[in-house]
Amino acid sequence: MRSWTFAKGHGTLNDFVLLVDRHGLLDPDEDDVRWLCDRRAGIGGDGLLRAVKAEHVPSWEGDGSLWFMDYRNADGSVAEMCGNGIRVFARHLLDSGLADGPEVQVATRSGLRTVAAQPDGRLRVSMGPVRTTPDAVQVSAPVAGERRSWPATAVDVGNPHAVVLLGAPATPDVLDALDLSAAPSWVPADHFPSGVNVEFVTVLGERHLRMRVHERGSGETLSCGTGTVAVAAAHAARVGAGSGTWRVDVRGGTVEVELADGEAWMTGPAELVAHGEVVLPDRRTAA
Ligand SMILES: N[C@@H](CCC[C@H](N)C(=O)O)C(=O)O
Repeated sequence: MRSWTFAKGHGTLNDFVLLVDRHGLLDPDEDDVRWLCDRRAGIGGDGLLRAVKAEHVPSWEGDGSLWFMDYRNADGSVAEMCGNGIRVFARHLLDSGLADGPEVQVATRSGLRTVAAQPDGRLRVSMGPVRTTPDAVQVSAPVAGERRSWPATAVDVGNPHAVVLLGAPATPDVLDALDLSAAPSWVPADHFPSGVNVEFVTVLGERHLRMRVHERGSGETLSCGTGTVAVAAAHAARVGAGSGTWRVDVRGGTVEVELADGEAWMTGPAELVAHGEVVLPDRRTAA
C-alpha cells in the first residue's frame, strides 16, 4: 500500500497537491499524478509539486542541498516552471520548518529561483529572464460560437507562452465570451513543438491588465504565475516600456509583476489549505 503525506494549497486559486519527498523515493508516475490531481477520484489540483532534494535530480548541476521543485501538470506531463506553484512550495517549506526564511532558493527545471517572504504575507519570486517574440504565431479560439484568430506574442519564461493582446475591453467583452474549454490552436503548428500556455489579455489601465489562460497540460485555470509574467512582458514589448510594475488580474485574484533589464519578479499570495495522508491506488501492471 502506498500512503503518502500531502499538503494542498493554491496561489490565486491555481491549486496544487504538494508532496515532500526529501530522498526522492516516491517517484509518482503519470497515472499517479493524474489521480492525485483528479477532483473527483483523488485530491484535486491543477498540478503536482514534489519537493525533493536536488542531489536526487540527475539533471540538476547546481547545489545538491537545495530543494528542487518537480512540477507536473494535471495530465501527468512535466513542466519547467510554475510561478504560482513556487510560492505555494516556498510557503510550505517555510511553514513546516523545512527551509529558513525569509528567502528560500529553489531549484527548478528552468534554473535557480529565489522566493522572498514579504512583510504583508505575500511572496516575491525572481522569475529569471523573459524573452518575447511579437507576432510569432496566429492563435485561434471560439468566441460566442464563432472561431476567431489573433496574432500572438511568443514569450519564454522558462516555460512557453503565447499571449494574445486584445486591447481595451470591448462590449460585449471578448475576454469573457471566449470559450477555453478546449485548447486554442496556433499556426504555424510546429512553432511550439512541446505545446504552449495561451493567455488572452485586456488592458484596463497603463500598467493594469486582465487575463484568462488555457494552460498546457491542465486546461483553463483561474491563474498562471508564469502567464502573468508573460502578459506583462508582451504588453511591455507592445508599448515599448522596458521596465516597471504591472498589476495583472486573473480570475482567481491579482499578482504584481516587475520587469527590469529583461528579467522579471512576481509577487502574490500563497495559501495552504489542507494537510493529510493519501492512499494511492495500486499501480497498474502491463498485461
Ligand atoms: N500554473 C503554472 C504553470 C504550470 C505549467 C504550465 N502548465 C506548463 O505546462 O508550462 C504557473 O503558475 O506558472
